[in-house]
Amino acid sequence: MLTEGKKFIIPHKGKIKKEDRQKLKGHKSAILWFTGLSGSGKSTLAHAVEEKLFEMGVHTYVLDGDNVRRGINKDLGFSEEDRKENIRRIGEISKLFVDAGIIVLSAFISPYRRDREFVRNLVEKDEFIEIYVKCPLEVCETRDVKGLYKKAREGLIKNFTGIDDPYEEPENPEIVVETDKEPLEESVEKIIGYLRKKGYLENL
Ligand SMILES: Nc1ncnc2c1ncn2[C@@H]1O[C@H](COP(=O)(O)OS(=O)(=O)O)[C@@H](OP(=O)(O)O)[C@H]1O
Ligand SMILES: Nc1ncnc2c1ncn2[C@@H]1O[C@H](COP(=O)(O)OP(=O)(O)O)[C@@H](O)[C@H]1O
Repeated sequence: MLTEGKKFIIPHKGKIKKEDRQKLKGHKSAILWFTGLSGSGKSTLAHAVEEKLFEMGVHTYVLDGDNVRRGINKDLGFSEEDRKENIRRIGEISKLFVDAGIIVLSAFISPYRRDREFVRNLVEKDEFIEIYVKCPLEVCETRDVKGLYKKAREGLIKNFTGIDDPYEEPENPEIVVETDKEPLEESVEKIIGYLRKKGYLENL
């Protein structure tokens, strides 16, 4: 059995540690976890923050539906179980990025609180920064970037988050951005400001 084999997996302790990689890069590594409804602005914001960090010399990577759901998670759909497995795998991948010394920006609806908490608990306390990309359903639906809300309303897509599937709002996110109220640049500055204030970028 696959699980039985686990007891014979003995990790090799390499000499180079996460802290060494962070020192080489001149900044800490962490997960910036963007959660929110479809169309709330997760991808737009994650890429805008990445651009800003990149200009500052920070080593970054964006994980989102485009590079995860078409690849490693292409076997998963949108049932509660599949979403849980989607987030679990993304959490584990994000953790590897942190170990590599990178600031990883993970942008997924991640509608269930317990799945987000699972990822939070995979890494050290200050390595998980939850960013609630807050935007009313009506606004997301009006934006309808991919035309999926229309399809969901017509019943062509089932279990669509916000329509006939739940979204559990974060209770204590580190950062909240309100994309229907503030311009993109303001949300970007809020996130960069948080990273500066908390010392993630102190050696740059
Ligand atoms: N049923 C259903 N519910 C929600 N979203 C759906 C669904 N079917 C397809 N899509 C498209 O898939 C994107 C969400 O994928 P995620 O991996 O972020 O979802 S989850 O975290 O596992 O809930 C989401 O992309 P974003 O708009 O970027 O959020 C949608 O375009
Ligand atoms: N302040 C803002 N922040 C982010 N996106 C915004 C903002 N205002 C308007 N938008 C628009 O909202 C849409 C969000 O789409 P997207 O980033 O794909 O959302 P998500 O990844 O959450 O599905 C984009 O068309 C973007 O231009």
